[in-house]
Amino acid sequence: MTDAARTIVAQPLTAAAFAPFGRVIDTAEVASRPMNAGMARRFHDLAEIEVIGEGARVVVGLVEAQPYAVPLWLNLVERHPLGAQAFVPLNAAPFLVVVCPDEGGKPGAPQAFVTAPHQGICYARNTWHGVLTPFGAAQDFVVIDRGGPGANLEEHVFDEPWIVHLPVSR
Ligand SMILES: NC(=O)N[C@@H](O)C(=O)O
Ligand code: NI
Repeated sequence: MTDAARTIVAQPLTAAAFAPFGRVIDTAEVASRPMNAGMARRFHDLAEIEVIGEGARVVVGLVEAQPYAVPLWLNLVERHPLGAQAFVPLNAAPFLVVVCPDEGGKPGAPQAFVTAPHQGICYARNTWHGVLTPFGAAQDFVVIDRGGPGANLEEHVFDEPWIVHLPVSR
């Protein structure tokens, strides 16, 4: 198969397009509700961190991520069978999100998205995804996912890489 057949173009991230794979973490997705006597407003239940298995915990971490070159050569995707995984950027910049449907236990063709500068994402448990992929500059994130014992990482290396381009209009 030629490179052309393995080339995809990332699309702007939308909740609808991402719905089969997880949730978009964005204040635009839910109505806010007042809290602290109106001194703050909360955008509630933007995503759920499902965790399963003995001793499973939901944990919060911080990530300092280096940028990847674009177009991205996607050789590997992974999934977490025991828990969901959310990434929320601490600085307003887009990042690349790549997900794949599951086809009999293996990833199908990737779908790539570019987030809006403030958006985060939550991969549903056991969803094939590329690793966290900032581009253009280093980027810091909050990560919320599963802690605890058990094998929570499954990786798949593609026979041929996929080449992921940013949308032309960027
Ligand atoms: N390993 C880790 O915490 N991150 C990956 O799961 C990822 O999705 O980037
Ligand atoms: Ni992951």
